[in-house]
Amino acid sequence: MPFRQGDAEGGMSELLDPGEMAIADRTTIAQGTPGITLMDRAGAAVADVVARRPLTSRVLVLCGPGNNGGDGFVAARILAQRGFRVRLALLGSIEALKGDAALAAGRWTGPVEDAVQADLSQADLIVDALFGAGLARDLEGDALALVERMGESGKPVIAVDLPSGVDGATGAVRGAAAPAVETVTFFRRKPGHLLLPGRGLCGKVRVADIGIPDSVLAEIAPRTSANDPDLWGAHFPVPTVEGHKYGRGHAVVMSGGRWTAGAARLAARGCLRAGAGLVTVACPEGAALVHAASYAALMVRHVENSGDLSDLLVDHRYSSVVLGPGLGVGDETRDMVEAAVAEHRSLVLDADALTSYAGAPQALAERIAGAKAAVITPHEGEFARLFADTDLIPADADKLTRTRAAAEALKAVVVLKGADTVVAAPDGRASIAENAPPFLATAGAGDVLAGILGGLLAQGMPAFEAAAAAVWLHGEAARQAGPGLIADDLPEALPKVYAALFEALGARAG
Ligand SMILES: NC(=O)C1=CN([C@@H]2O[C@H](COP(=O)(O)OP(=O)(O)OC[C@H]3O[C@@H](n4cnc5c(N)ncnc54)[C@H](OP(=O)(O)O)[C@@H]3O)[C@@H](O)[C@H]2O)[C@@H](O)CC1
Ligand SMILES: [K+]
Repeated sequence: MPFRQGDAEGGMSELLDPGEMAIADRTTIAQGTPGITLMDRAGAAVADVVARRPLTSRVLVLCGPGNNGGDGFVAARILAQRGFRVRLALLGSIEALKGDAALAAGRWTGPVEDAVQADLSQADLIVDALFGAGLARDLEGDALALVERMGESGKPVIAVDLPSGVDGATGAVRGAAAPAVETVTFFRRKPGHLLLPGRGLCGKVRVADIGIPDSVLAEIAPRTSANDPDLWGAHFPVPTVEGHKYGRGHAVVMSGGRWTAGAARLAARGCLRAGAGLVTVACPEGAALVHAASYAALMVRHVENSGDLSDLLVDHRYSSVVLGPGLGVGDETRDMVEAAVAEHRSLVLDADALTSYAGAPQALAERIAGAKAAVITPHEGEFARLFADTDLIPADADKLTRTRAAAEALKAVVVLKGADTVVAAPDGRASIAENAPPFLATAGAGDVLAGILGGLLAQGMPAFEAAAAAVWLHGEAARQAGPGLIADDLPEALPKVYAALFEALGARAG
């Protein structure tokens, strides 16, 4: 069975939630491929992964009551045919199985143990085929106890589609889930493979081709993608020989005073390295020397307050403005947001610019409505403050849903940061990042991200694509810099990331 690595090859970045996957399934069946054929291929893909594991001869397959369990029956049959010592245990009764799962069970000739009683210790490996896309509620009772026992068994687990208990749409753990060493999923990955905590439980995710044609995507029109260059590469402002620095935009980064100027320095450096043609730091007099002495490539302008900022921004060549890092919370910052809005200019609002609108997202939405584009980049704390005491974000919703709701409410692109940063656009498109290393969570990293984004927007990249690209570049720069990184290292790591990206984009275009 051929495998395609979801995050490595072109055209594979779409993510399908269980409802969309059901359409893929139905469409394929309607076009003439029987469901049992899909199940046979799914089970065969699982068997292939198990067969490649070292030191495995005794395999215990735990099957659930639906089609995920059906995949388990197929895998068990194939592994037994290949000479593995296979035991199969079912949660529920064999008589209750329906459809393709019942067909697959009918072809399994070995004994069927009761999963509730099954001894998990007598196995080298466990195949988790309990629940997949059909997980409909939190696990409880026997199902919960079994999944907990599997997690405590210490055995390597291969998960079918998803670790049982992980919600494919949200990555939430519904009751419990056992960590897998590998997860075999079908056709496309699901959001739950990328969103936390699900991602941390999947191990290596393999995407098996089970014969669902890519053409089914036309009907599904997926709106969620993994964040990789496939998503935004076509819009990336790769410099051209004919290019001119004015063609690459002019970004403004607004700085706080001398005691908080570091945040704007980091943003400005990110902005320069991201390729903005020109970068101006606008700062109060007290911070002027800090900025003038920091990077020779920067321009520094004196801006003491929102009135000065308005005066500066009369010049239409300023194509993006980064507001927030180190600015302080309050009226003056809110007025600066107003001063920055213009229909030819894109805004990046971060940190204090967002907290200045705590509990007042509607006021923020009204204020930024006149901008060419606006991107907000909150972390979870800033997000919670911004939407506090409003009912715009569904309570207890997952990260994908919350980010989409925020983008819709603000009519702006929202970057909700974290190890699984989600970027959402008001039209419903969303991306989930998976390349941020743990050591990226460091002081000032967010300021650099805001700057990179300002740099891409200055060059005219559309807001959703620019936001996704900035998040990806930020993660890659962190990987390039390696453990021990400080935020200052991130802009300096960008040239190598760009070199590889431009080569890949060039190769793709060619
Ligand atoms: N789509 C495709 O292209 C292909 C899909 N394939 C495979 O099918 C899988 C999806 O199958 P599926 O839809 O039958 O759902 P599945 O995950 O087996 O669970 C449903 C069962 O679990 C039960 N149940 C649910 N929650 C529960 C809970 N908390 N606690 C206890 N019980 C709970 C639920 O019972 P009910 O809610 O009706 O009470 C029902 O009996 C998919 O992940 C993939 O592996 C492949 O064969 C190849 C092609
Ligand atoms: K499973």
